Amino acid sequence: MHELLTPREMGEADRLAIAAGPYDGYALMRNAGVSIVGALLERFPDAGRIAVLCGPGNNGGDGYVAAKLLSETGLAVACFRNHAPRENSAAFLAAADYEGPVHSLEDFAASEFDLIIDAFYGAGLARSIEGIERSIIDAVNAANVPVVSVDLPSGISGASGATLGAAFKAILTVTFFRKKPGHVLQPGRDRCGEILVTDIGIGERVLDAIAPQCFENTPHLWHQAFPTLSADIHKYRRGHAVIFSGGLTATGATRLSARAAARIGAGAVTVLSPPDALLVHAAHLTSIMLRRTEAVADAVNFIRERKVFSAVLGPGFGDFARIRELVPALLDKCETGEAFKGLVLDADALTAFEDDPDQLFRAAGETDANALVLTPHEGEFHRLFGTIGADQALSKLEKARHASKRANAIIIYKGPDTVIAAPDGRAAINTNATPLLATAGSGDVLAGMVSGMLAQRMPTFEAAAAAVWLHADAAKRFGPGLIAEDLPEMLPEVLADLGLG
Ligand SMILES: NC(=O)C1=CN([C@@H]2O[C@H](COP(=O)(O)OP(=O)(O)OC[C@H]3O[C@@H](n4cnc5c(N)ncnc54)[C@H](O)[C@@H]3O)[C@@H](O)[C@H]2O)[C@@H](O)CC1
Ligand SMILES: Nc1ncnc2c1ncn2[C@@H]1O[C@H](COP(=O)(O)OP(=O)(O)O)[C@@H](O)[C@H]1O
Ligand SMILES: [K+]
Repeated sequence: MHELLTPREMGEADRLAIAAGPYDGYALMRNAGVSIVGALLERFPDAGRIAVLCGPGNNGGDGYVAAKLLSETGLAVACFRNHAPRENSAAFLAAADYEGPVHSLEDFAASEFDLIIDAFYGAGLARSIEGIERSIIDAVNAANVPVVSVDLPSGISGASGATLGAAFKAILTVTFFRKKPGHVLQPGRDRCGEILVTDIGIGERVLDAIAPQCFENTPHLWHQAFPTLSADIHKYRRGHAVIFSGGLTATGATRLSARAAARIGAGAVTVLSPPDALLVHAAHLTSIMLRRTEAVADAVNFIRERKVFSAVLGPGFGDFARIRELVPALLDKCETGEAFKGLVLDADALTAFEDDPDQLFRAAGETDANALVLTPHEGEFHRLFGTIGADQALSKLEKARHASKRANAIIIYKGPDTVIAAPDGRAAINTNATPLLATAGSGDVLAGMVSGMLAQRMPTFEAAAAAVWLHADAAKRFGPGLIAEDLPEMLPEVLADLGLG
């Protein structure tokens, strides 16, 4: 159930299901109507007066089916519309079968109803909502009458989650077969309220032909790929990660990453520190090892000699010139058949390439696409991928995908709706985050978690997706008062509950 279907793919699912039988388009619509009414009666048993706002397409068709069923239960239902459905369409049949009152949109007043069913537009929304429909959406949102949206809150793009003109703020959204990206990307997600995915008779087998490439980030996506421990494992075979430290005044970020890498299961973690920061680290680190490194060659040699498999570079690092030297040297090691295979660049390691991102992309272009993970937040994304970031026509999902191809790297485009994208086209959208994560250092923890999983040989896309989900779960479990230090300490509980590690 974690596949996300674009509106185009959903249309394809619809066509394939109808071709396979036994349901035709109107039968699927009736099933959709039944699922809407079932959900609605369960949640709003006291709603006496219900308005159904019907658009011209099949979304409106679902609305007529729901109106018919509700009126059959004796409830006071009225449909409002300005455009009748196209003749001979499934929606046309649904409108004909509904025998209750149909009014013009001009006669609609939100205050006269206990509940509103929004069936203006769903997957077929193709342009900005204007005119009377827009005025109604604004008035309903202001009136605070509960809205149940059919498929998607009208005005939300199913492909991108963007608001086109105006969008309902629903209390419940009933969608069919699978969620769409618009249900999980912001602002769409906030507009949906509770999301109920219902079975309307479309068989799972249609997915074989559609082969969706975008997923909601749930443990199903990466559970199987999570590292397991054999009885005879030893710490270096389990996985050795290094975290590059910056100078004296910014060492905390390094330790947050290191602690997270260790807690997620790396067998050994070493902080590579410049001389001036050694004493500070030495005073704080216990199980995590510490190594003095000065020249780029020191780090590269250590990585080779001590069978290091992954590294985090960037948090609290500060020295941009050194980063620009280190990154090509480290990526080169990813390619030379040595153990090292995973470089995570965060924070300063992203900003260091702000003036010449192509320098990073050239180095990454020569390595395996699974060797590099970039973890930009909004600001860092714009610094590295200016043109892609500024393209208003692209959704966050598309931006992450373009960036991933551009950089030949796995991208974790962070935020409330973090998108993880791989150059092969796979993408995952995260939905379990909490605003509690907006606390200094939480990104450093995330970078450390990714490297800790890479150290254990977890495939890169799955490691990135798992880190994002587990990080958010840790934050939610801790709850209010969370600071970044708490995140690694919650991981044992998170892992144990999933049976991982
Ligand atoms: N795909 C499926 O498997 C199923 C889909 N169903 C319903 O069908 C819906 C999709 O139906 P449609 O493809 O007919 O799409 P919609 O009903 O969402 O809208 C299509 C119509 O709206 C017009 N339109 C789009 N944006 C507009 C705007 N901003 N202002 C004015 N007019 C606009 C289009 O020209 C078209 O006439 C889904 O959202 C769902 O509710 C259900 O009936 C069950 C099965
Ligand atoms: N409002 C929010 N809702 C959910 N997650 C958030 C929110 N704000 C930030 N986060 C998450 O918190 C982390 C912050 O990372 P980052 O901005 O790099 O912080 P820092 O540099 O302080 O470590 C990311 O994983 C991001 O997705
Ligand atoms: K709708």
